[in-house]
Amino acid sequence: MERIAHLSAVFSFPTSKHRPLSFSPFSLPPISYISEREVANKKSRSSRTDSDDFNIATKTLKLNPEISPHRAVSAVRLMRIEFGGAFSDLLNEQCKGSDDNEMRYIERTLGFRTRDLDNRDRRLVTEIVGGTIRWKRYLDYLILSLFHDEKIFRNMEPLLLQILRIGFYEIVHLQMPPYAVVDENVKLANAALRRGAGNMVNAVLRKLVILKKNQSLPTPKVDGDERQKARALATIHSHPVWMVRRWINLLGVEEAVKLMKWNNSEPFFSLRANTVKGFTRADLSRELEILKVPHELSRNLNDFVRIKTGLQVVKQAGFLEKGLCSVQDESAGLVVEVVDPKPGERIIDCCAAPGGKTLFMASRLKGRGSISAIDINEGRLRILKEAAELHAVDDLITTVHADLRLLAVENGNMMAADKVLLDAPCSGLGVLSKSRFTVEKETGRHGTAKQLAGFTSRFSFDNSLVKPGGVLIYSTCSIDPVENQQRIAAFLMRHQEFKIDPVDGYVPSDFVTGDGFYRSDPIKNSLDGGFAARLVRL
Ligand SMILES: C[S@@+](CC[C@H](N)C(=O)[O-])C[C@H]1O[C@@H](n2cnc3c(N)ncnc32)[C@H](O)[C@@H]1O
Repeated sequence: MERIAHLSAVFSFPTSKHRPLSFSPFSLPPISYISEREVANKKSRSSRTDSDDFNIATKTLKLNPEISPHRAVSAVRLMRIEFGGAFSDLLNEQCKGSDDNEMRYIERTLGFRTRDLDNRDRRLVTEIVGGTIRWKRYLDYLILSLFHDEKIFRNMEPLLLQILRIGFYEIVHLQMPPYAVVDENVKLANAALRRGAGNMVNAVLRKLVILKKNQSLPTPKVDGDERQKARALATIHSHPVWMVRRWINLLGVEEAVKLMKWNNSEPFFSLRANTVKGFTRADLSRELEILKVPHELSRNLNDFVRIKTGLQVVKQAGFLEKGLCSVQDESAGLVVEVVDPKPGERIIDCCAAPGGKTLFMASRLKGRGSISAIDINEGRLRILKEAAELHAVDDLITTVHADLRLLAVENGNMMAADKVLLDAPCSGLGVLSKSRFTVEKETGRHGTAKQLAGFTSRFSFDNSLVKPGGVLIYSTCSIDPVENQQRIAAFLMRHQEFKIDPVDGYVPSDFVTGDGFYRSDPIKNSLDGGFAARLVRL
């Protein structure tokens, strides 16, 4: 701890009035100090238009060949995710690592251009952005412990903080040569911010390297009352405190820790072969062998294979682009098994976009039947429509841009369906190994639970969407009973015209709960968490 105290003295920055004239690595500039270049940029920006910005970005910004492009892209992308609400998975999917728009945004933010990303860079961006989001709470704890003064940490410029998080993540979690990591992040801070920022990054990261080498990284002690213990575990395993407390209550400490470890592990991905295009799982497996992507056949679903690494290789080989397969977790595939679509059936998919389950259900209709894919989000619905064309199932799917709650209440012109899938928007507590940052705040989760309550009750008010004898399937990608079993219980209390149809026989017995629901458990089944109930209308 002595070393840390020493650093805290180093990082108690003088005000700009007392700013030293020259900086050594241990005499650092004030964090709020803005370079002349930035001041000039700010002034001229006030009278510039977007298209001016575009021209400046594309024409006048200089190439900086010394900066590693994957770090530059990762830093700005992390900043966008944290402050702009962009989704890391969507950025990866849609921008394939960096499309023109994103690159322009990155260049404008940094004030220079980097060389183009190659495949290795793209893989590194995915790894660094995903890992930094996953480990953010723990990384911030480490950074803060080196600063000591919380105010400096809290007031740090967003880009500087992302550069530090990246450096900390690379040093603590990736097996990369530490001093190369330090140098690269220093260069980035110098170029994107100012020399003093690079000095600070240099000093902090070097300190971290020494602590790591001496195996003396600070770790919070798990002791005190329940709340304090939960706080410590939340930091060590980098999860929100409210979530840790909830899981300890639900599962006990041991299982809660296992769950957090699962969430922090490199996620598995599953691919579903699109048999509609005559591309079978055997074809997919053969192609993966040629590409040298290690994989295994799913034990739970006929069309699925699992891969741990090599998703980028699969993307580059064009299989996704050609609609020959799609990325879909088995836990989502199993929900479709619970729906059990049959040729000729009419299905309503209530919260359909971006359409993973819609496409799989359509493939099961064998060219006969129909699916109305409803979603409130027009952009996501457009993605669904394009994917349906790509997968050659567009003739079976009609997209409906609507708020389900209103549509259900005013359901005048929709025919009652054989099956209705309500894949409700939820906290996503089952899929944290893949998308952590959506649930950082407890308020978001409570909001969701509340929304769900309204959602299912309003929906069920006009139950004519489900024809008598038809089936309503309620599903979530959450493992929280509040969003699952409790919703079903509340629904059945109000709607005695529905009864539970146990999912035995639809999914392997491993996934069937005592109440007859489908539940996938990240620890037990090594899949994303998920839930589904089959409710038959009498
Ligand atoms: C869990 S996601 C659905 C995932 C989708 N079923 C799949 O498998 O790809 C929930 C969806 O519900 C949609 N949604 C949220 N509120 C809605 C509403 N009031 N009416 C219709 N759709 C809604 C969201 O836009 C989101 O696309």
